[in-house]
Amino acid sequence: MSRTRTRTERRRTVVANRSQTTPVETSEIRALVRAAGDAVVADVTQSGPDDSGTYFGRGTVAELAETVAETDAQRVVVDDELDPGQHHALESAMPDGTTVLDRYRLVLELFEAGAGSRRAKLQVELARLRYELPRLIESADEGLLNEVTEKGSPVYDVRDRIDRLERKLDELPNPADQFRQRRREEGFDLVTIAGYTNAGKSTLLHRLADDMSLADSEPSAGTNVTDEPTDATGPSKDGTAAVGDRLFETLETTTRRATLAGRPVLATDTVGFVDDLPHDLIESFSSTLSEAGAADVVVLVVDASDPESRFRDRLDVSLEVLGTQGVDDDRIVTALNKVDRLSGAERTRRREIAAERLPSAATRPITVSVLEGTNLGTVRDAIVDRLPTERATLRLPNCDEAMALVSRAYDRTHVETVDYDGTDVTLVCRGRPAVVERLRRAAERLQ
Ligand SMILES: Nc1nc2c(ncn2[C@@H]2O[C@H](COP(=O)(O)OP(=O)(O)OP(=O)(O)O)[C@@H](O)[C@H]2O)c(=O)[nH]1
Ligand SMILES: [Mg+2]
Repeated sequence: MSRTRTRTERRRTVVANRSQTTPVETSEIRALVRAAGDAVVADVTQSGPDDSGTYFGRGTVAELAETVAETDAQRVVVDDELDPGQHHALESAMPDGTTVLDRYRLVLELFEAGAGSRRAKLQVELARLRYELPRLIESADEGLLNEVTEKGSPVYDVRDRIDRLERKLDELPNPADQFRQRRREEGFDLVTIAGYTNAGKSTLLHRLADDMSLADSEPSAGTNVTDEPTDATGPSKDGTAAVGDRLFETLETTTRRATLAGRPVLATDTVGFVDDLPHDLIESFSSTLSEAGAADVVVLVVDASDPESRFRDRLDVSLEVLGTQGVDDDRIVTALNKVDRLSGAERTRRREIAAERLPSAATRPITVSVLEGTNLGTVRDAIVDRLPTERATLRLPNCDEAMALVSRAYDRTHVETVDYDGTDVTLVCRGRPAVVERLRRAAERLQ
């Protein structure tokens, strides 16, 4: 897969971007191209009006073709979504053999390379076909369009494959879902870590998790509930080990066990959001959003070292996207990360910007440096505060069955006190309401 390509084999790629404002930003698209295993050999940018036929103006198209020839590049990646006509016109204007990709197609390629499990592979194929279908219809001539209902026509075949993939995915049990369902019944709270790509989500998960990963304890848990994608042969996916910033390090959701205030928690890392991509693409592949919707608490990680306007936009978009999944602000712990890169004044400024969006004291964002371990205790406390909690006092006869129940309480809740007074045991614990209720009923049965 592309991530394992060695330096010498790297594809040479020119990135191209157009925007109304100057300077034209290419840092993110460069990072995406590098994540796909390519070397960025040049960038060509255009500010100002577009040409709808070729996306760029004529001068830029000529410059792009020249740059490709000079740098001996194999690919051009355009930082936007191209329509089929634009794609064709641009590719035709490039030296022979040059491939033109848009941002959407590049991300699909990244997902294809990262899909480890059978489920993920099917999901990414579905995402690609959904992307291709309208393009196929648009580029089809009339004769072809008349045949869309006929077996054997390209449009019919793609539709048919989409139908079949949707059905297959519906039927395919999701091991991660089943695993989580079981764990929830056993008293685990579910915490999802969400946010833009490169915000520091995986690094945070690593810091919050207990030493043992689920993969170590549950070998049969399924491909999604592991520390690494099953076919990970590339560089370490461990965010803490990464030297520079990388995008889309995490291409499958990963779940680990953590203990917060004595409560067992399952923390799930998710695929990052990225700007200018329909969220359904990422969703169809990674179920990032449904993970967030199903969680008790969502930790939203935002890169506070981004320039002010990007920071503000990303915070807004993240909260909005979570809102569409029914995750209200009071279920979210907002962590403003990478403050080690900021001066005191800049930190204050970021806090002020965030407070405009999240004014209530209960949802106040926390400035953190996951790398340096700053304020992680506050993040843990904030998560625990938001977990559904019930407190119970259980009185048990001092017998063997009662001891088994005490040990179950220790496993599944936070035990505040246990008092033995000869014939009785009194236990005070806090935990998930359903779990506490089950303990209470078990205690009653022992009376
Ligand atoms: N300076 C600084 N860098 C950090 C901090 N936290 C994470 N990073 C770096 O940011 C980069 C991205 O971190 P990840 O944890 O991989 O980010 P992610 O959100 O999981 O990214 P994706 O998986 O791509 O969505 C890595 O190089 C981390 O070392 C921090 O507190 N300060
Ligand atoms: Mg990650």
